[in-house]
Amino acid sequence: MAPSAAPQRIVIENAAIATVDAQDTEYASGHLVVADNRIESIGAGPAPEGLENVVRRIDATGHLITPGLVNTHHHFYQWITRGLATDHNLFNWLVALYPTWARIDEPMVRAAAQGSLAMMARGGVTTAMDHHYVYPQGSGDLSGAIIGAARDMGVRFTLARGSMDRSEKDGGLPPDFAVETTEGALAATEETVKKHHDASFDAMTQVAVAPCSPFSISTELLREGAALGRRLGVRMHTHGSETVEEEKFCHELFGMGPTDYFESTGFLGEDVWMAHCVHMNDSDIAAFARTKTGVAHCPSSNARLAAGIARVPDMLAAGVPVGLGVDGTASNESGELHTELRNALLINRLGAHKEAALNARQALRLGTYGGAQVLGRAGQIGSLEAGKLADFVLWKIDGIGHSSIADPVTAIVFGAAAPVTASFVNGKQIVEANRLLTVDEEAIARDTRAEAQRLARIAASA
Ligand SMILES: Nc1nc2[nH]c(O)nc2c(=O)[nH]1
Repeated sequence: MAPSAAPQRIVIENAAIATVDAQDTEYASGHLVVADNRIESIGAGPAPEGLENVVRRIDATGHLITPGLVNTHHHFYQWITRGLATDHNLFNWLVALYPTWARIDEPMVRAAAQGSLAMMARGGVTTAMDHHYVYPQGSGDLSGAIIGAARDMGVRFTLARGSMDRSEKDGGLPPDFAVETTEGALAATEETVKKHHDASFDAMTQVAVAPCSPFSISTELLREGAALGRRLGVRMHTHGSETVEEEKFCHELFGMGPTDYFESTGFLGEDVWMAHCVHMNDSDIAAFARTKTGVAHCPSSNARLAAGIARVPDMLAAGVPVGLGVDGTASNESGELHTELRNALLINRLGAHKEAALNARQALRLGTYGGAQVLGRAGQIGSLEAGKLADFVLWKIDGIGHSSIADPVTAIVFGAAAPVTASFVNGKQIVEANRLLTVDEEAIARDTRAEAQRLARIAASA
């Protein structure tokens, strides 16, 4: 949306503000002025006087304004297979669920995308991503359904067009009927980028090239995927170094660990971000720092699947860009990102750095600016600065859950999940009092339940 000749302004005043800019500038009581889809001004005290075309004024007393949360790893389709294989590690969990996932179709994927997006958006996510890697033959336009769901909800979105081509017959983990051919996956990925990727400053939809994981893709798909992403000028994404089993798999098949394997195929770089990165030694972290490869840290999923604790403090110290991920909701049933700020902080304190691992402001940065960095959008979103896109959240901090905590950032990170009074994406409000304004939440709840039941029936009779 190009700024119009006479911009329409929204003026918000009397809020605590955490900008998450490079200096971590905060205001105890400040203003935010939105002009069309951009932040026009932000600062201490009331908004400048004499502003024209003010269409709305918000008194944000009792609120903290932060940048909108940015989710960097998810698998939306898993919304309709939550609560299954609850006591499994990654490989056993995947083997248990692949046969069901291989039966998804377009209506199921649309409903699951709506459920996943709704759960995140009502909790302050303004930019979402979906790593979708299961494309059963004849299942319809799954990418189109996912992108349509994000567009309808009004959330900024990256589709990571995933793929799998290494099945059991080639030494991989997925069953033979769950994968695509290498050529088919590459062609479909290119088509999706050409059809849907928007490279503009205020893009609402972007597409990344995203082969799934070392044990579900061929070396050719990884190498050609990296080449395709660079030829098309889009980002690349995959899973890496998630578990000890994956590490063993890579050593046995490729004679090296996951990070060296990814580097040997061209799948490290400032245009790549990788989910999990739990089992990284010093040299792996140095390789990520040298190449500026990003990390999607998924603390709840890593705990749910007993994968381990990623070395986030070491990554940050080395200069690795790190964002947060919900991960698919078959391995993180809550489906929320705002609670991942707290979980990232707490889980990392169980790691080697203990109480010095992460503080509240670092956790907020992971969920905002860090996420924008790994999605390649730090110039446009992730911090509240004049000229950036108007993606932000008003967290209510004067209620029972937070009012007795003096510091607003501590309140929303250490405290209970804070209520979202309002959430704006691209200058448009999409959430009011924790309710989505753009879609019917009850209809989504009904549809996702019906599609989960339909999938379970189909899988049981297969
Ligand atoms: N946490 C997850 N890890 C994965 N690896 C892989 O190949 N698929 C998955 C997944 O769905 N979740």
